[in-house]
Amino acid sequence: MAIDLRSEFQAPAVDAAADAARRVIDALVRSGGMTDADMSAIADRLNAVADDLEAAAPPVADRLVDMWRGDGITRHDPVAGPENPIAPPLEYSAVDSRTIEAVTTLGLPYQGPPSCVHGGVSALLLDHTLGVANGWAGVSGMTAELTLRYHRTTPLFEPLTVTARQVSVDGRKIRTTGEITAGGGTCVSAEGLFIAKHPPRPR
Ligand SMILES: CCCCCCCCCCCCCC(=O)SCCNC(=O)CCNC(=O)[C@H](O)C(C)(C)COP(=O)(O)OP(=O)(O)OC[C@H]1O[C@@H](n2cnc3c(N)ncnc32)[C@H](O)[C@@H]1OP(=O)(O)O
Repeated sequence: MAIDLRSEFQAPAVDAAADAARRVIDALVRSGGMTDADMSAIADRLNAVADDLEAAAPPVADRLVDMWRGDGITRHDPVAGPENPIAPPLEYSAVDSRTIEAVTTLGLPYQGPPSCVHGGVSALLLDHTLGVANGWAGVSGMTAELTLRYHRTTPLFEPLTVTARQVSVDGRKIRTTGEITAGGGTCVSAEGLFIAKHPPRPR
């Protein structure tokens, strides 16, 4: 049975706001200059929303402490964080005690080559997913090396499966592999060396 790896903390209204921001980003990229919408008026409305948010937001130092509460997966990160509109977000489940996976479909904001996922976005998804696999397996660390092989282009608008597995732990050296597949074929594979080290959490 798949084990859901989402954060123990939940904030549905915050997640709904982040989802709305993702819609805005997607619609802006889709519109570009090919729209009849009044983009100056839209910029004013979006800036008004940002004004409201900034007026009510806590100091960054307080928010940093809040971001790092809990021991599990984070809610703010740029890959799986439900409250971060930059994140697709990936929703991980455990495959076994050292392996995790998530299925996601990426749209125009993540485009690199025509109709394909940007290679740097694939690297971001894999770096983070390898890191979460390490956390799930019980020994985690900082990325020291990340080697990627781009086997074929990674399609937009199709379900992608992002998988990672901790392979070995040798002293402080953690080796982890992963891949992005689409339609059963490997698009990108990754090999990571992580070093068991943890920067102090903000307090
Ligand atoms: C349930 C789920 C929970 C999920 C939890 C949340 C997960 C979140 C996931 C987030 C995921 C996001 C992930 C991110 O975004 S992590 C952010 C990106 N990474 C970094 O910023 C890392 C920056 N670098 C460093 O901090 C240090 O250089 C590190 C920590 C890597 C090592 O500096 P440190 O001073 O500590 O180590 P050492 O010098 O004593 O060396 C120790 C050993 O390691 C070997 N070595 C070192 N570097 C390299 C290298 N580059 N290649 C090959 N080997 C290397 C070295 O030779 C030595 O080996 P040996 O001589 O002993 O044989």
